[in-house]
Amino acid sequence: MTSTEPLLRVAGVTHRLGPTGAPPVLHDIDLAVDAAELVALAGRSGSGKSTLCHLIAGLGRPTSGAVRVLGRPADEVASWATVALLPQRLALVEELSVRENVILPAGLHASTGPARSERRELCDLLLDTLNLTHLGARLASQTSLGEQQRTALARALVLQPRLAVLDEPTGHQDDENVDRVLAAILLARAGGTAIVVASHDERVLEAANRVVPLRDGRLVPAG
Ligand SMILES: Nc1ncnc2c1ncn2[C@@H]1O[C@H](COP(=O)(O)OP(=O)(O)OP(=O)(O)O)[C@@H](O)[C@H]1O
Repeated sequence: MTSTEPLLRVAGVTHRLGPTGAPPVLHDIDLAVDAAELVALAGRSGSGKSTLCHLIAGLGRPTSGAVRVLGRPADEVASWATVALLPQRLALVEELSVRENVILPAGLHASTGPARSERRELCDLLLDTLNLTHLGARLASQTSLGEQQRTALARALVLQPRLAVLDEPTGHQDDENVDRVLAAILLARAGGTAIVVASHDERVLEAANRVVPLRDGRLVPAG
């Protein structure tokens, strides 16, 4: 990576989903994000926010164009300490407790990210910030959808990733818990994590240092 290369660069990305010949769901997207930025992807349902989140998190490679994180193709970045995702479908391990789910990435990526004691401290801080401490020992499957979403958010942030991609992190939260989710996001940002967040939520958009609007899979030009 050159010194001028941003943490995340999305360059000329066009992406197709579904049957061959279907129109693209993303058209010629360019986006650069630097360390500790908080960038919100805004737009109506179906505008392409989740698809862009998935490509940034490396869940696939764009049909054309490139997504690069730290100068490497995003789909080759295997470590959650580099890029972590909060997906809309939360993908918690139901047989594990809330705390075990949050700390899970630490076991999977033992050699990267913060030291073990720091991870435990950060796990506890995230559980506290997200009002999950009292649920730490409970099976994830025996918690509410909002609690599960906050658990998945803590899991995404526990390794202090260089980049966290958060898809609708307040989608299942009431007002009080929106505050908690924002507090966790700002805590991660203060630790140097860059955040890309897809959201309809005005409070999330207000907290962002940049809002990137999408319409029908295209970036809406500023002004
Ligand atoms: N597997 C798929 N096959 C074909 N088209 C898809 C598929 N998944 C999503 N799409 C289409 O791609 C477009 C973008 O969807 P996407 O989920 O990225 O939008 P979004 O902005 O995240 O929406 P929401 O706010 O409802 O989550 C939509 O038109 C959607 O119907």
